[in-house]
Amino acid sequence: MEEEHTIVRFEDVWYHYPRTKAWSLKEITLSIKKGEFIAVIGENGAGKTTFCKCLNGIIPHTERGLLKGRVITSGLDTKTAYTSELALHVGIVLEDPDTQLFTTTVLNEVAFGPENLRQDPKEIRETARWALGVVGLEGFEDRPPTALSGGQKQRVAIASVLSMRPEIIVLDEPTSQLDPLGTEEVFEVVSQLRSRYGMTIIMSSHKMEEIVRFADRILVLHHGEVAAFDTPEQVFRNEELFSEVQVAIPSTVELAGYLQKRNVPVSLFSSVEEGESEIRRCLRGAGERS
Ligand SMILES: Nc1ncnc2c1ncn2[C@@H]1O[C@H](COP(=O)(O)OP(=O)(O)OP(=O)(O)O)[C@@H](O)[C@H]1O
Repeated sequence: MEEEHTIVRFEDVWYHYPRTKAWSLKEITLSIKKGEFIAVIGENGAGKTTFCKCLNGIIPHTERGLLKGRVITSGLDTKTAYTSELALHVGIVLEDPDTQLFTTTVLNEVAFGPENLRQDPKEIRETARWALGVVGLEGFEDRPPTALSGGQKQRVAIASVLSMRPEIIVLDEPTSQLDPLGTEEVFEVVSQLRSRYGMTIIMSSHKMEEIVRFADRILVLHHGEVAAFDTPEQVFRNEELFSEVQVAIPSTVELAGYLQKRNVPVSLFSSVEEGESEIRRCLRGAGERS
């Protein structure tokens, strides 16, 4: 049954880049279910980008190091499938939107992928407009991508990937160059792809406050190995893990943990608003008991 819903499977995956001997990924075995929002976290050099590159075949087809084990995405073995075939199932959005945008208008940008697949022009335009609508950029069709804000550019990059209608979207630190508003825009859009369109999202990020709000499960990488792979509640409960992997715990989560230790029956809250209503609920409970 579990097998039926699995969309990504790593089977004892090890990888090292060419001309190095150190493994950047070690012993990775895990499954991701269709429709999950997975956040990938870890300190600098933990292996997040390398993990992302394994999902659409950049590793081993473009980065030709040594890949041991198997990565299966949408039923395709990334070692044997063509990258063009993988691109139909897995779309990837990178850290810097400027490296991904290269045409003169937003519409051309989003239509570029399907045009390369030689789809019917009318269908391409419809899909491109749909994708722009999904990321909240209808009306931006004729604008040059260079004139957009960082958050808007990253949404165009997401729409370009969406226009290929993939089942899995991989985002490698897509908000690291964005201000808080741009970060919020990207997380909101990505979260809707999951909730409204059932897409599987795999996103590496250092933005803990957002991750804890949006992710279903968090994959913690440490020196290329899986240090934890669980719900935010379980992962952030493990203080020992966080002192080892040197990743900051969001302040809202820290506060929830602090209250829990003092026997205040709050559940993990991931935003200030959630925290406020949790604390109000506890205060009401305490009032009713006294
Ligand atoms: N092209 C490369 N050639 C050789 N080694 C590499 C290459 N790219 C990454 N590495 C090494 O692989 C390991 C994992 O790097 P990776 O970029 O996947 O980490 P990361 O978690 O994404 O880090 P960051 O948060 O800094 O982006 C690091 O030790 C890094 O030095």
